[in-house]
Amino acid sequence: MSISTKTTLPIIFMAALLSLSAYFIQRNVVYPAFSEIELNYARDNIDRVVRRLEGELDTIDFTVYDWSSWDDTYSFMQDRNEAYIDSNLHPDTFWNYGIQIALFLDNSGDPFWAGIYDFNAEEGKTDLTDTHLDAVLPVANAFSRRIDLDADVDDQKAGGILQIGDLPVLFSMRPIYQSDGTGEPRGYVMFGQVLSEQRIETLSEQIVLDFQVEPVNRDNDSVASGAYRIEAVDDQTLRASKIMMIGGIPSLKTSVTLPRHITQLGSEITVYGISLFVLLTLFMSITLLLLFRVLVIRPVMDLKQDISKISSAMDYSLRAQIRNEDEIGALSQEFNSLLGIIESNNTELKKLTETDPLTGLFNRLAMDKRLRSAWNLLMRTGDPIAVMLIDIDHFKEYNDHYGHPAGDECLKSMAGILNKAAKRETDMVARFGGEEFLVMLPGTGTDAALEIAAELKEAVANANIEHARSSAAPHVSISIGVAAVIPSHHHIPSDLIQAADDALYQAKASGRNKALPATLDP
Ligand SMILES: Nc1nc2c(ncn2[C@@H]2O[C@H](COP(=O)(O)OP(=O)(O)OP(=O)(O)O)[C@@H](O)[C@H]2O)c(=O)[nH]1
Repeated sequence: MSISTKTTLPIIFMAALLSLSAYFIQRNVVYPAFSEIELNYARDNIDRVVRRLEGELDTIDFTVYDWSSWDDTYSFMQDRNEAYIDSNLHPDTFWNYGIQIALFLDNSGDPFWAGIYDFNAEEGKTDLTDTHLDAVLPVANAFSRRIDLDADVDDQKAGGILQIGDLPVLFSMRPIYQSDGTGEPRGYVMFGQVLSEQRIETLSEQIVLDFQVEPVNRDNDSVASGAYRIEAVDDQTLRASKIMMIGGIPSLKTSVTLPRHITQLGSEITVYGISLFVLLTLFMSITLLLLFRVLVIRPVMDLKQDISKISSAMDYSLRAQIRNEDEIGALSQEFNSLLGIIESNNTELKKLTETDPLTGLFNRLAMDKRLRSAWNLLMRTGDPIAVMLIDIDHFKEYNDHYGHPAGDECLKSMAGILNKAAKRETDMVARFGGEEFLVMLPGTGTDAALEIAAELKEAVANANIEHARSSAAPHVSISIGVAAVIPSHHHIPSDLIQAADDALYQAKASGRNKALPATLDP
């Protein structure tokens, strides 16, 4: 498996894992948090409704308290004086208070004075006392009996909801005392406010929240406490309701319909959040993969290509390109250093295989190679090539007389002299055998080669290396066989050497210390 695949798979796996985690976090943490906020929002709103109705009840109770502790009322409950009725118990008075039911009961719970009005009737203010009193009385009686007359005067009250037709009525009642709170109570005063549609609308406007009220249905409603009931109507709306408790009695069901914009927002945030996260993860994964490709894979492949080129060309003078200043650049540099070592080792090795260690001249192997390539080249140009085969005269005697190390020194001196004689760049001097040397002169014919041979002989003589055992000269001397030819398919390079060797043999045989040309058919 390639590095690319090995890294791509984990990155894709991690991206998928991250996306899944984001999905679960959004779904199980973020979205439920929005739902919780929505529930709190619903509870707060329904509480606002209940608080507003409680405030309304407090206002009614305050009015009741005012009237029940008024000395005139106290007197009225004894003498039923008309002046009180004329000046106070007028429909307009109750209209001003926003009260539709006013009921004065005597101590035994019988109606002493009653007024039930419909202020919104089409025909104007309508007195409904005769038709509705019977419906109100039992409730008023029942509540009056709940008032604890032994309690503190301020706490002697009852309140709740009664019904006229379909309409709930919010009411409060208190026993009637003298203004200083002394004396026996003289009956009860009860005021009630009909929670008509108009009234609910007004209250809704005040708290800027539409709400509805309905009597408590003891069969269907949870009436155990002021518990909230919140249910989703659909995706868009939520219905929250709560039973309003008055004096510990479940009295009125209040409800509001709310838009579900919080969970909608949560849902949108969840969708956007997940999408954004998935997109980001995708973008990050692709960026990582691209970066990895650009920073690692491609440079590695480029380096591999360089290495392949160098190894197939077997040219260790080539170098890998340094493309990056990073780890892969360092690796390329290390590889180049290795190539440098291989190259210098190769050069050394080549030198060793082509050089004679004693004289530093080319050896026979190198000479053969160069002679062949010069031969091939000159075959095309038609120029001649000459070789000189050189042998030191009586070298065995020299060795025997002066010793082997002196013989070595003599060979080195000879090599120096021959090197100087080979002036052209294409000339080549090689150690051909023990005390035999070969000089290759491309582009040189027999005459010129013989001139060079004569110069060589003279240079050796001028070196004047003593050789007491030589019969050819008092100093070290050389014999030379010279052969030259224009390379063609009629000969091979070894023919030329053989001809020079024959000429050398002739030189030796005819007294040594001379250069003789060979005869070689063109
Ligand atoms: N010191 C030394 N002597 C060498 C070396 N290589 C060959 N020789 C000697 O060169 C001598 C060659 O002797 P011969 O082949 O008989 O030739 P020669 O004595 O020169 O006689 P002619 O060639 O007939 O004049 C031998 O004694 C070899 O031992 C070398 O590397 N160093």
